[in-house]
This record gives sequence, C-alpha cells and structure tokens, in this order.
Amino acid sequence: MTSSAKVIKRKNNLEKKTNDDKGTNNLRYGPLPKISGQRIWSRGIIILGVLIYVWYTSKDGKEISLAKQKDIVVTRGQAVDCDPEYINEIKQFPGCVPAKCGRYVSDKLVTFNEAETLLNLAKKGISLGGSSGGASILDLHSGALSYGEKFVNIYTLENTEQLITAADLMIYKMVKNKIQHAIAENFGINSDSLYLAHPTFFSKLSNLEPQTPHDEYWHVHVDKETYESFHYTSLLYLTDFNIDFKGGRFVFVDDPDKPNKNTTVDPRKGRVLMFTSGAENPHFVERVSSGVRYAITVSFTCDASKSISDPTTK
Ligand SMILES: O=C(O)CCC(=O)C(=O)O
Ligand SMILES: [Fe+2]
Repeated sequence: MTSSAKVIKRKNNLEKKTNDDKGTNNLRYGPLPKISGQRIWSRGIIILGVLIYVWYTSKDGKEISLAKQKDIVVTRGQAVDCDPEYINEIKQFPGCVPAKCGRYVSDKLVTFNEAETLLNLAKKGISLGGSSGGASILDLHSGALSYGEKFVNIYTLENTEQLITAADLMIYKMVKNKIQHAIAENFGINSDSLYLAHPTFFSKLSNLEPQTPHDEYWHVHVDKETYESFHYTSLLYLTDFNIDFKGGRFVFVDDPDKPNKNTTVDPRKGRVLMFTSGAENPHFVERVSSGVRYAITVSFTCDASKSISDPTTK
C-alpha cells in the first residue's frame, strides 16, 4: 500500500467513527423535534380558541350585582320595561304611573340608629311568638305574628304595650314616610298618590327546615300576583349579608332560563331596595344557610281604597 493510499484509508475510518458517534447520540436523546410551520399555526389557533372561550364564559357567567354588602350606595338604579298588565292597571291612578319601571337601592335614606331601633323592635316583637320553620313575620298593622305553625294577634298577647313603645312606632312611621318620598322621587311620581298597603311586615329568616308553605321564602314570585294591592314594593334590611347571616341575598330573575342574567342585592343594615311590583320584577330570596336575617317589607298601593293606617299603641 502506498503512503497516499494509507492516508485515504485513515480518513475514511475517522469519518466512519464520527458517523457512529452521531448514531449513538441520536439513540441516547431521541430524534430532534421538528416543528413545521403548520404545527405552530394549529397550536396557536387552539390556544386562541381556549382564551376566547374562557373570556366569553367568565363574562357571561356572572350575575349583575346592584349593590354588594360593602358598597355604600347613595342611589343606584336599573330600569326595566314595565309589564303591560301592570302599566294598564296603574293607568287608572293618575299621578302614580311610573316614568319607568325598575329597581333602586339607597343606603342613605335610613340612619344606622333608625335601623337599630327597628331591628330591636322586630326582635322584641317576634320573640313573643315565632315560626317553627325558617320564616317568621310580624305585621304591626294587623297584629299578625307567626306562632309555631300558625299566626296570633300580637295585640291580644300580654306585655305587648311594654314592648312596643310610642317612640318605636314614631321611628317606624318616619322611616315609612322617607321611603314613600324616595319611591316617588325615583319613579317620577307624586308621593301623595301612594298609600301604605297590606301586608307591610317585619320578617325574620333562618335556615330552619320549613314546616308550612309560609316558611318557603325562596320561591320566585311577582309581588303584584302574591299581594294584589301592591304597586310599589320596598325592603328595608336590618342585618348584614355575610356578617349576620349567609345566603339570603335578594335576586331579580330577568330570564328564568339564564341564571347568569339575574341581578342581586346584598342585604346591608339600613339599605332600602325599591321596585315596581309588576311582572317586570320577578324575584326571590336565597335560602339563608346560617345566621338570622331581619328585614321589613314596606308596600305601597296607588289605590286609596286599599290603604292601611299607621300602627298605634293599643
Ligand atoms: O326579604 C326580602 O328581601 C324580600 C321579601 C319578598 O320578596 C316579599 O316580601 O315579597
Ligand atoms: Fe316579594
């Protein structure tokens, strides 16, 4: 073999060894990934799709809150189209037709002390009776008080005079007048065209198992259908959501098939919620899961013949 032939053979051996090494490397670490342009595109489209889905469901999946417990609202409202039946009926009562139907919340109408006085009045009064289920009421106008599975007249019980004082009833009346004026202002009507309606009552809600249908406060309803004379409903909350009780938010149901279209109001001590009582405002109260929730339903009618008078000490 010539020396030049030896050099060529050694070079060939070297090339063979280098190729063998490459082969071993490939086995050890696997083949290098090859990402084609098409793959990058398809992955990008999948990621974009996931992002759009997450954005869409999180936006659509949330109910609207008109007022959270922590908010301090001067006046906040939401307009809704009046139900034709409601508007037709209310047209008989000049000065009482709302400029627009809807809902309003205010935390500035009722003072802390007024709410505290009314809470103590509710506690004292309901302590004389109380439902054996989760919903007790006290109506100071008719005297109706939940008692076990029935109702009694609070004014026939002993000690009522010491419990319900003239000073308490004065606050009750003043608060009612303030709410009446606020409803008139928010709905653009004349406050003299509104009359207090039956039933106007204190409520105490808890998580006790219901004993009668009266205890099932969590069903969707329209106030105008439940209580015929109502034209404007208001609620004054006396205890706080998430502090004094859990659950128990007020919920407007705008589309029964879409719970994510609901509008909620968290009860807050001294908060007043006012709304037109027709089918434009179906609503329910969430079941209280713990603690005790106190409120007053203060209702108004435009029909003077359905008017009730303020309570007096007996
Ligand atoms: O207590 C509430 O928040 C609402 C009660 C209610 O819907 C009613 O009294 O008709
Ligand atoms: Fe109601």
